[in-house]
Amino acid sequence: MEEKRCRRNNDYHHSRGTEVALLRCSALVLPYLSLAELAAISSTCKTLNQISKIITSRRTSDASRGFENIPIPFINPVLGDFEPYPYFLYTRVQTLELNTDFHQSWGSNTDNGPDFKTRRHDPFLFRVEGAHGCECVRCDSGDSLCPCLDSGELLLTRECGPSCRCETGCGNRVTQGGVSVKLKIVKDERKGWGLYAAELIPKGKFVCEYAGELLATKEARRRQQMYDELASSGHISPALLVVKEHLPSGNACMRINIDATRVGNVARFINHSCDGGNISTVIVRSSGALLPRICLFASRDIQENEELTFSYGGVRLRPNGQQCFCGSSSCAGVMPSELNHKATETGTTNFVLLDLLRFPEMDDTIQLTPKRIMHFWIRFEAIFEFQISFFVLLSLLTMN
Ligand SMILES: C[S@@+](CC[C@H](N)C(=O)[O-])C[C@H]1O[C@@H](n2cnc3c(N)ncnc32)[C@H](O)[C@@H]1O
Repeated sequence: MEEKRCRRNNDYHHSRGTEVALLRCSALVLPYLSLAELAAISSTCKTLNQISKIITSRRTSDASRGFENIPIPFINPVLGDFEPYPYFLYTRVQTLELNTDFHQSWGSNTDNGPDFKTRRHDPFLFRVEGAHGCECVRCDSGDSLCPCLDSGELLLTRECGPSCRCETGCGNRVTQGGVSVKLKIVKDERKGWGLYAAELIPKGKFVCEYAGELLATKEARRRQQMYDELASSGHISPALLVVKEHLPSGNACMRINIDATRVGNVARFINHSCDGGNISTVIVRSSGALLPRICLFASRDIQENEELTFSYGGVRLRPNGQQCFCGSSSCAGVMPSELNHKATETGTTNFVLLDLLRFPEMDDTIQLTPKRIMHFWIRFEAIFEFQISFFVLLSLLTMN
């Protein structure tokens, strides 16, 4: 009798010990799983099911997994649709192409924990050695003559950067601190997930950067083609943003490809609106930073619970392209699309194309010295395919 009780006790302690060990291991491993993997593992036993539920609840409460200062929840009001959240890797800033083996913890109890401080929050991927910035201590005071202060031009702005004396709190670095307003990600039956205001956002307020993997044009085109194929079978919601800058002649001169499909921030959820939406896309350059960043500002007052949208581009070369559900009075019925580089192929809406900016101050006839060309070409070549002109290099030179 005594022996039996002892064995039962031993069995109990053994299984309890195994459960505790399983709990400890799974709490470390499960946050690295994708939504599908988590769903699969949660059906194997009660303990894993419970841990998966906790992880899912943490994930739905903050899409940014603690990267942003303000949590951004997922809300799915679509009846009969139980997708709690879409899976992607989070980056608050531009990043180079990430290896497909890269995994990121999401939903652990340390999302905001000790490693939070070591995460890359620096908005500047590359710095220009020896560049001169401002010497101001407070660049944003009314009478400041800070050379980095914005000229006020639409769609182009300048901020202080890594070569300036001022630091993070400077008033001329509004776009460098991540998401600055309360947001939520809400599912719509027809458009999928969308980004919504969770508070009133006044006109002109910075919302967030368009962060994701910075791609060379060749890779961007490869992915565009792949996304087109996957999207036609409804398997993917791509978020590849392409921004082209122009000279006054109308020639495209620089192209920035940011793919937020697999790795991105909340801007990847912004849907298209044919009326231009309520978000302006602005190219921000900073003193001492090599690359410009794409930042999103409120183009008018945005009410709480209103969806944030912008236009994916004006070109519609596929009359029977993907149907648009923006609901605006100027809705064209189909989403924007453009021709791929191979004239026979057509891109779909997966290719957000913003033909954004002109350089009004640039003269197409300005000459660069060979030394300057080399100076920039060496640094840029690996990242961008420059599309025509050396003149833009000069503009970057003078702006930084
Ligand atoms: C950058 S993602 C936006 C977020 C996306 N809705 C999601 O669920 O992840 C772009 C995709 O959203 C969808 N979309 C965006 N705007 C839309 C609109 N006005 N009408 C229909 N679908 C839209 C399209 O499937 C498009 O390829």
